[in-house]
Amino acid sequence: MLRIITQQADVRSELQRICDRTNDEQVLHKEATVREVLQAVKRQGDKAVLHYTAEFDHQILKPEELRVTGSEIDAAYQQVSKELVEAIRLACRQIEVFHRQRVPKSWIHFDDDEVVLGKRYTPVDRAGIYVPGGRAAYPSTVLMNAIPAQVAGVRRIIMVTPPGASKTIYPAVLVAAQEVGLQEIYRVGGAQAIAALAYGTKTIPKVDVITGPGNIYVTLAKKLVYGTVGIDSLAGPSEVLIIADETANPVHVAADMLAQAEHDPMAAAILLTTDPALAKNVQVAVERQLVDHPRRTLTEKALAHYGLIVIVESLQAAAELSNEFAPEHLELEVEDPWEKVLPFIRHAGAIFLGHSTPEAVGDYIAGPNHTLPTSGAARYASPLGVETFLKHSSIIQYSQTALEKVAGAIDALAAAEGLPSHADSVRRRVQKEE
Ligand SMILES: NC(=O)c1ccc[n+]([C@@H]2O[C@H](COP(=O)([O-])OP(=O)(O)OC[C@H]3O[C@@H](n4cnc5c(N)ncnc54)[C@H](O)[C@@H]3O)[C@@H](O)[C@H]2O)c1
Ligand SMILES: N[C@H](CO)Cc1c[nH]c[nH+]1
Ligand SMILES: [Zn+2]
Repeated sequence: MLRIITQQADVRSELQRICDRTNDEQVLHKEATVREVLQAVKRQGDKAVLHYTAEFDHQILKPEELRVTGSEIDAAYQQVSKELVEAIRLACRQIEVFHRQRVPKSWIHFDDDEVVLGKRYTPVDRAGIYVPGGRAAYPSTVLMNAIPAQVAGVRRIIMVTPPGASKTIYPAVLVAAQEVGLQEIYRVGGAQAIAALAYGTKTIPKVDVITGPGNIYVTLAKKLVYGTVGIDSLAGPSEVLIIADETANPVHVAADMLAQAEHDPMAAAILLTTDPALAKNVQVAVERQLVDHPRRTLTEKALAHYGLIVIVESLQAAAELSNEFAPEHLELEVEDPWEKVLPFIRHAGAIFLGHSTPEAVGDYIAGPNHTLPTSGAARYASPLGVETFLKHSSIIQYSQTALEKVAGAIDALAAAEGLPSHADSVRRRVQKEE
């Protein structure tokens, strides 16, 4: 049963425990496994990829089976409904429209002093996108990762996703990939997929940036390869934090908590409410909705470990606790969320306002990205976006006159740093020849 506690001293430590669940001691042995996988793939390439695919995904593949073929993609269309294809197309349009808004643009500034300064944005050459597939199919994640990469202008996008029974990939995932025009898809998941993208193998190309969500193994692997490649953020096991007052519908709040808990046994679902009656009613509604739930065992496990209802003194207190947690998804199920809560929120991956904005609308259709920082990473990280696939170079040009004006300052700074050649490189340009 989902626990209810009242706001008191240990609420903070309990929320901290849930927030830190991907860093706790039990996770350390998983990190050891992930390090081993990364090292093995780095040294042995495809051989290690196939070995760990057999061990963790229970699929025996030959190297030539790693790449998904065009005929498999064609066959996938026969296995999905027309409604799903239409839904994927609608999602594509909405995601593209959102991600085309305010794409970072290069700029150049010409100063009076004949100084030219600017920023020049360029996309990475190759992006690797991870589409999870262990416990659910994620066609929506294909779109959420591929579309911003395409808008950024990435030339080569390599998708990886784990093989399921009989080596197959979920048809919906393949259809989504085809709808956005992805050409290179490999059936590999978990840490071995991240390693292959980070280091490259004979079959799977090395990329410059790896994006996409995943379970604890995927997330730890992304954390460990950061530096060898870029990553989006630590988009690990899902979480939702709901701030609700007496105007919230307990059945809806319960459904939204289950919608995140059903992702993963490490998913988190938290309700902070000012209304004790709502707390009790949500607890009861969760129990009821779990009765016939097809993913009951997994969802109950998540709620037992990382589910919590807290009765808080005020909405402002709820906002403070939420800021400390920095949730992936924050729902404001309150009257007038724009006035009463939003101004106090500082850290959250995505914020859903009002009673008719369930988090699932953001997962699939609204347009903003659903690949979001988890486990407190929203304190410093942002949702996946076009900028994830872009980097910028600074542009600097000085005229002779402009260089002469700053030569003295450079001289002083270089002397302070004990770097004479720095000073010299300027002095030689500005000194008048005798
Ligand atoms: N934060 C976000 O933006 C976001 C978005 C969507 C989904 N998610 C999360 O993505 C995750 C998807 O997880 P999933 O499990 O369904 O798929 P997944 O593809 O992330 O993980 C499956 C892979 O994990 C590896 N694995 C499983 N057990 C292992 C073990 N014991 N040792 C080593 N490797 C092992 C396997 O190789 C397998 O291919 C969920 O946690 C979900 O909450 C997060
Ligand atoms: N809620 C997930 C992010 O934590 C995204 C998702 C995809 N499909 C369903 N949900
Ligand atoms: Zn979801």
